[in-house]
Amino acid sequence: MPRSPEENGSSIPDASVARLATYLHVLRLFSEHGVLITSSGQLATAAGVNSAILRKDLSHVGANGVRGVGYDVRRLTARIALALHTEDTHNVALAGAGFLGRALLAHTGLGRGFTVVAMFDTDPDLIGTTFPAAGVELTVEPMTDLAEHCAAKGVDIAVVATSDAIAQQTCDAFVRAGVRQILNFTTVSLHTTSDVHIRPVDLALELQVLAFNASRNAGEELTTKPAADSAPQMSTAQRSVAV
Ligand SMILES: NC(=O)c1ccc[n+]([C@@H]2O[C@H](COP(=O)([O-])OP(=O)(O)OC[C@H]3O[C@@H](n4cnc5c(N)ncnc54)[C@H](O)[C@@H]3O)[C@@H](O)[C@H]2O)c1
Repeated sequence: MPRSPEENGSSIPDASVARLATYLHVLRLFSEHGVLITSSGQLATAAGVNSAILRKDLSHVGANGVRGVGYDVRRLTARIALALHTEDTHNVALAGAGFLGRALLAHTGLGRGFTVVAMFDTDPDLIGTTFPAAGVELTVEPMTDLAEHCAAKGVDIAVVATSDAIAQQTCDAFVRAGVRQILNFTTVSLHTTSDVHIRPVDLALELQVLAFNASRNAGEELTTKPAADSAPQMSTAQRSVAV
């Protein structure tokens, strides 16, 4: 039976998709702990977002809680899983078998429907080496065989964890091989055709956001703490000017 746009997930903004994946993770933890019903406030707090954003995100999957009661954890889990297509399995290819590539291989998709089925590198010392991946041994293949392996193994998502110098070239190889979803760990801004979806991941950027929050909070504490010489506290209006 054809799915509605809500069930299909085709109309959900990217930012909501990322948060919905977090709600799904939290809901599964709730279930494991025997929680049957949750309020939007509880779910929002556990997911680290505010309730208004959570309700807006859940509206994209057609989930409406019962006022004063909350959400049925099992039904909400099923609804989000359907919209995010988590019942589908995805075959992932990883380019770059260096430090990061190997760490990703060990952790990608654990129980979430993703399987790394191919790994590529150009280093002759790495090609032919095997690494454990979800209970199987995965052999590092040469980049020259990328298209062949991607086709044979039905790869639909690629991860670029090569050195920056060859990131674009690696991305192009995946696109030529028919892959349309690419997760980019390099610092290079990858360019490709509009039908290819690229998501950059940058830990340093995330740390910068946290560092900014830390300095801002420290600044707020300084401006809101009463001075030792018992000077009068600033009013909210004064404080907002001072910050
Ligand atoms: N996004 C982040 O937060 C984050 C964090 C750490 C590292 N990185 C980036 O991830 C990348 C990998 O980091 P690393 O520490 O694993 O480096 P690394 O040097 O250990 O590994 C890079 C690997 O890429 C391989 N390689 C080179 N050319 C290739 C090609 N044409 N095809 C396939 N593989 C090729 C190298 O042989 C090497 O094995 C770097 O670009 C680094 O800047 C990003």
